[in-house]
Amino acid sequence: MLIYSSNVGYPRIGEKREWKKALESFWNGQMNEEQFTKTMETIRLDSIRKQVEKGIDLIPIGDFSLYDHVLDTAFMFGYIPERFKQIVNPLEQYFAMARGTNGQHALEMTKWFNTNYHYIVPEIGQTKPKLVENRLLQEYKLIKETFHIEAKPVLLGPITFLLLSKQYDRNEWRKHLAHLVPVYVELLKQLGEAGVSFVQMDEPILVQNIDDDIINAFHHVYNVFHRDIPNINIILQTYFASVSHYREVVALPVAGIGLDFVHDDGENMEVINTYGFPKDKILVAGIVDGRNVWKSSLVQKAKLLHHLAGVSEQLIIQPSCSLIHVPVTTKHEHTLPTELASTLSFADEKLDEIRMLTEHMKGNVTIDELIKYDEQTTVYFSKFRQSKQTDDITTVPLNRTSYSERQKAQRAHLQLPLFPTTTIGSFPQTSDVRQARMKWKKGEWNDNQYKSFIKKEIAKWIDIQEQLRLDVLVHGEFERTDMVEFFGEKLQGMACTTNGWVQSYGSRCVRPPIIFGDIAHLHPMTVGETVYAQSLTNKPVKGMLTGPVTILNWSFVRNDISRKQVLMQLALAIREEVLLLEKEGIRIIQVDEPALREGLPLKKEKHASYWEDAVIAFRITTSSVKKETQIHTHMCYSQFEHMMHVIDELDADVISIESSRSHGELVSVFETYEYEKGIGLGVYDIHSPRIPTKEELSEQIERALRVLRPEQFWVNPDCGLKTRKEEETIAALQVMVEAAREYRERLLAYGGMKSWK
Ligand SMILES: Nc1nc2c(c(=O)[nH]1)N[C@@H](CNc1ccc(C(=O)N[C@@H](CCC(=O)N[C@@H](CCC(=O)N[C@@H](CCC(=O)O)C(=O)O)C(=O)O)C(=O)O)cc1)CN2
Ligand code: MET
Ligand SMILES: [Zn+2]
Repeated sequence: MLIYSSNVGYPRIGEKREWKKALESFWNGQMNEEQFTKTMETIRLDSIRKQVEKGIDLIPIGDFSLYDHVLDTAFMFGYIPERFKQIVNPLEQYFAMARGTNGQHALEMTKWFNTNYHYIVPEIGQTKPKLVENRLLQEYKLIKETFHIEAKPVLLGPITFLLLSKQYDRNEWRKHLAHLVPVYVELLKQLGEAGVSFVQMDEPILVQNIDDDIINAFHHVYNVFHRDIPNINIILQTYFASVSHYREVVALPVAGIGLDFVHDDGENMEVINTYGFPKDKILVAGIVDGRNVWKSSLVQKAKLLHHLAGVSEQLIIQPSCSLIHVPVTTKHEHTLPTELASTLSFADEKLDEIRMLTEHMKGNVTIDELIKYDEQTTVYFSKFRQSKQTDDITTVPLNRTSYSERQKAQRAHLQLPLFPTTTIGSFPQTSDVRQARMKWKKGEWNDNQYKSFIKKEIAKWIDIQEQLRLDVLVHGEFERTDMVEFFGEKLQGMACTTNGWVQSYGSRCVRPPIIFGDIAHLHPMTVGETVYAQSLTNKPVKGMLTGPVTILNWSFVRNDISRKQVLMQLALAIREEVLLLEKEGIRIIQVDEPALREGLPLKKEKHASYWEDAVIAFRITTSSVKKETQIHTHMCYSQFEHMMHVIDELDADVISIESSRSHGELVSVFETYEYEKGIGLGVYDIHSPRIPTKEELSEQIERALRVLRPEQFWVNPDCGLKTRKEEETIAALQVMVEAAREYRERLLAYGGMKSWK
């Protein structure tokens, strides 16, 4: 029996975010290219060394990236959009594509399947791909020289790559594929000649609902690979859900099939039990959860592996997906309660679990040792995992009075002008703000010092907003590190790490909180800052909360009760905060749900029940307020075509959505969907430092007004402004308010709005 341990991908960011710091220093000009390249190589080699020391047999290479692995793939095959062609320095060109420059807009960025990781969307255009540089080959050789090991190159497969790309006619995708396949062959041939034995080809598109055309393409492409590069063992890797078209996929002429046995809802095992697994192939079993942070039950995992060992003679044991979705190591966590800390397993600890399970399967680790490992964890789990299900959601209202009633009441109550202007919530998190927080966390500042600093920031920005003549103001979220982490710190049943960083996009990272026990609202979380801000102005200040679905999707969640149960607990807790804000006189409350779409299951059959739970959770959170109280919600990065009914069912009075980068598409959504409630279509992109011109903004407004009624339309940026600089923010908002006011006046002069008053 063949048994190997393996890894799918390792975090790039370094134990203490050395990677992020190097990138930002390089971009700021504090580090030159040579220093930068050297630092990055050290980080890369350190992570390989760690995996070597942990005794992993198949260590991935090519998973490391200076920004994103999809961008790397595009870059390696020469998919360089025309606008970047005149940049001669490759590194500069690479970062220009990722981040844009003064003159050239960046490539689009979007969510990687159902994760909070964002990839760069390649632009195919008319490019004929070529192998610009075989980075994998260089890396393979370097690793072989340095560590005397045979590493496993990882490549994004051609079919997933093309289907995730844009700017080509989907009807012609097979033509583009035909161009790409020989380039992959060339790359793989070079690897084969250098002695590479295993290559991991990631084709996660195989877990989505795919049509026959795509399945046929898989047959074609992998047959070509088999014919032209017979000496390389290709592992066809899937993750995040069960593989669709199981029988066709396992029949492909590859050496191994990588399946996710954690996030598959048991479906991969089911099809294996029904249809068997081909005798001549390696079963590459993803069994340790690559997307959550709990220690595995090794006994259960071993049981699963023994079962699989009866199905296939050749077994590779690995995490369920790349470990970029979990933090690097638990070893720098010193502030978590011991009981909790003892149940956690981040990337490094997961590799230890993989090694132990592999040794067990080889007969070198006894079941008793696994039992011992599990028993320790169980003891700790028992300290915080009793679920008391005290709250009954059936008594909570899910419906408000009709929208037209609410609309009338809110108009009287709020007295807002036509095209009200507002922002999404956060204002710049300057290094002053972050440093103040650091001083407070380190104990250099006491609570009062920090609180009065935050108050000063709030007052400053209320003043700025008044001067800008915005209509609905916000307090600015200066007290928050992150919109989810902030609530994680305050709710019962959640804990925050000090160093549990995970890459979100580029150099930006988040520390997802850990939901370990029953959630409860302990004390007011946002009332102080919001009420203070409201005390400084007569204009309405919008309360700002993160919604239950987003807290769930952007946290690591306990797995002893269902996600739905956790979701409802969160909904009840945030509902309490909504009611507190209302009681304190806050007239508008925004409940952000930017992760609503991203949490959608990858299989269509599962959409309806996800949407149902999400809508109920949002309604639990927001339906208990008076009709005068205006509920807002916000979403970003979404494709709304197939979810307008959901947005409608949330029943928020006003929704703000990102749209400046995809305006045409959104407008067409509203051409076919009759939406009656308030809506703010983001009029400028907040990811760029560029100040928009009034003409651009007017154009955005005008386009939106072709499909929306003036009295439902709000004017706001695409998303929060926390990553922008102060000057940029003020300048951009000034243009935005002017554009809105101009439109307002024009419309009123035209006399079209009499009925509205
Ligand atoms: N959870 C989540 N997911 C999300 C989003 C989101 O807002 N939250 N938005 C989208 C992604 N957008 C994002 C936008 C910005 C950042 C971001 O700015 N992250 C910061 C970290 C934010 C943070 O928590 N900062 C800490 C500071 C931690 C720190 O770096 N401290 C420094 C010192 C402070 C300094 O001088 O900067 C240190 O320890 O060395 C704080 O505010 O307190 C970063 O990577 O830099 C992340 C995601 C989608 N997914
Ligand atoms: C990722 S959505 C962000 C919403 C939040 N209120 C902010 O402005 O930052
Ligand atoms: Zn947003």
